[in-house]
Amino acid sequence: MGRFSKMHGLGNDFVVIDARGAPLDMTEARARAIADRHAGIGCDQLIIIGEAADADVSMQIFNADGSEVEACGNATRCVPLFVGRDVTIRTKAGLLDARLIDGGVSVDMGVPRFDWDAIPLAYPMDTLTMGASWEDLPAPAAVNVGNPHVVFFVDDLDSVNFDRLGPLIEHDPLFPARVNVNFAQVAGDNHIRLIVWERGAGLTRACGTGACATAVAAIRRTLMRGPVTVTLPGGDLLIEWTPGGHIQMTGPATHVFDGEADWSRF
Ligand SMILES: N[C@@H](CCC[C@H](N)C(=O)O)C(=O)O
Repeated sequence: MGRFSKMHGLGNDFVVIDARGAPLDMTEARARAIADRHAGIGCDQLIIIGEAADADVSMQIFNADGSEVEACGNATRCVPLFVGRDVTIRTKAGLLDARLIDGGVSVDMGVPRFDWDAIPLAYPMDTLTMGASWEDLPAPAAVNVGNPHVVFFVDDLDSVNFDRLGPLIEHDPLFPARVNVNFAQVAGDNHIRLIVWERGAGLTRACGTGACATAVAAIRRTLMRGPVTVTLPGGDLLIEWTPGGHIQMTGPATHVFDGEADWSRF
């Protein structure tokens, strides 16, 4: 039997497994089975905490469709809560620093990348105002914050058909690694409303890396100066960034319950 914790960041939920001292061989099929909300435990992302040579812990991230990915902002905020102290975390996207603060967790999410091949895109293109469109959505920005994001700034978020446009854009051949799709509306000074269609997970209650990518895109487009409050369906995140610098993400993390499961059944 293996132990796990159910956790979430603003309703973006995780099964978190402690594999320190007992490495777990995770396959795409097994991750998908654990994440299944009907036949498994159910989550948006499966998180495996392991040992690291150059950090306090390592973090592996699997989307609900079983794909292993580089970054997850909301899960990163859960790690210090899971471990019980401030931690450095080795991820596929780099080394992250997560600190417990009053009422939540603050994470240095590293430096965003904007080169077309770092997103990655299939061919060269300006990533601040992309020369690409899908139906009546305005030209998006593309940002890599460890994982790939495309950001649309729309006038009326409530009129967007997320269920149709999200998967269409996620799987567009312009994005060879697929993409997380952010639909954003400027809601006031340094305030954005955001809905995210996540690569490999679909619509979620919140996406931490999506909030980072969207705030960075808004600042690059001089729509605001920041710090930026990003309001997602699950609640608010505070994103701080100045051009050339690291992104700081601050928000809540929640432990729901601990459980046990027989991983060989999945
Ligand atoms: N929920 C996450 C992002 C998880 C990974 C993403 N779906 C991807 O495929 O890159 C977050 O809070 O950042």
